[in-house]
Amino acid sequence: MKTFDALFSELSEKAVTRPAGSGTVAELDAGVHAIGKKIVEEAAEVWMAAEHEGTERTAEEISQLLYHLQVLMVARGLSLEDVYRHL
Ligand SMILES: N=c1c2ncn([C@@H]3O[C@H](COP(=O)(O)OP(=O)(O)OP(=O)(O)O)[C@@H](O)[C@H]3O)c2ncn1[C@@H]1O[C@H](COP(=O)(O)O)[C@@H](O)[C@H]1O
Repeated sequence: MKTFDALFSELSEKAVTRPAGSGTVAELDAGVHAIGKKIVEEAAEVWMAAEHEGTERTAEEISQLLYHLQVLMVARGLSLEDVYRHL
């Protein structure tokens, strides 16, 4: 099962190697403004799922929110440690 750290390593590598067909590369190219909008959209979907759609849908939406947060971290050059030291 993929972990938060493993996904971040994968996304960081894709940002460098830029494989064809990568949604992450496309999102990075779209820029921080577009990624930010995606985060807000996914956060709303997490909220709605938690209130109305059950455990599995909520978990799925949370995974998507975490993904887009990681893309923003990569876009801004943040490391996991930069975030973890605030936890
Ligand atoms: N975990 C994710 C992940 N979660 C969400 N998403 C993307 O985030 C978007 C959210 O989907 P929605 O259900 O909100 O659908 P949507 O709003 O219609 O999506 P769009 O029209 O905006 O694309 C989709 O485009 C998904 O592709 C993800 N894209 C990729 N990953 C993982 O990231 C890694 C790298 O992926 P690639 O860069 O695509 O190779 C792989 O391990 C993937 O499994």
